[in-house]
Amino acid sequence: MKTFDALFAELSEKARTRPEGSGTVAALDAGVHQIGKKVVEEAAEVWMAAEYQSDEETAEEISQLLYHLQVLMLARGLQPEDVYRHL
Ligand SMILES: N=c1c2ncn([C@@H]3O[C@H](COP(=O)(O)OP(=O)(O)OP(=O)(O)O)[C@@H](O)[C@H]3O)c2ncn1[C@@H]1O[C@H](COP(=O)(O)O)[C@@H](O)[C@H]1O
Repeated sequence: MKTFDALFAELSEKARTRPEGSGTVAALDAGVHQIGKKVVEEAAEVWMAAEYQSDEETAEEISQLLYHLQVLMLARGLQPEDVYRHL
């Protein structure tokens, strides 16, 4: 099972090596504005799932929000520790 830190390490490697077909690379190339819109969209989907859908669907939407937040972190050059220190 993948953890937050394991996904972040994987995405960091994708950003570094820029493999063909990577959605992460495409998102990073699209920039902070587009990534931010995706974060907002996924956050709304989390909200809707939590109100009207199953636990499984809600968990899946949360995973997608975490993914897009990590892409935003990469776009801004932030490490997990930069976030953790505020928790
Ligand atoms: N965990 C994720 C992940 N979660 C969400 N997403 C993206 O978020 C989208 C989900 O959003 P929606 O449900 O709104 O689907 P959608 O509206 O059809 O999406 P779009 O049309 O906006 O792309 C997916 O299509 C993916 O593009 C993810 N993309 C990648 N990962 C993981 O990230 C890693 C690297 O992925 P690549 O960079 O693509 O190789 C891999 O381990 C992947 O499993």
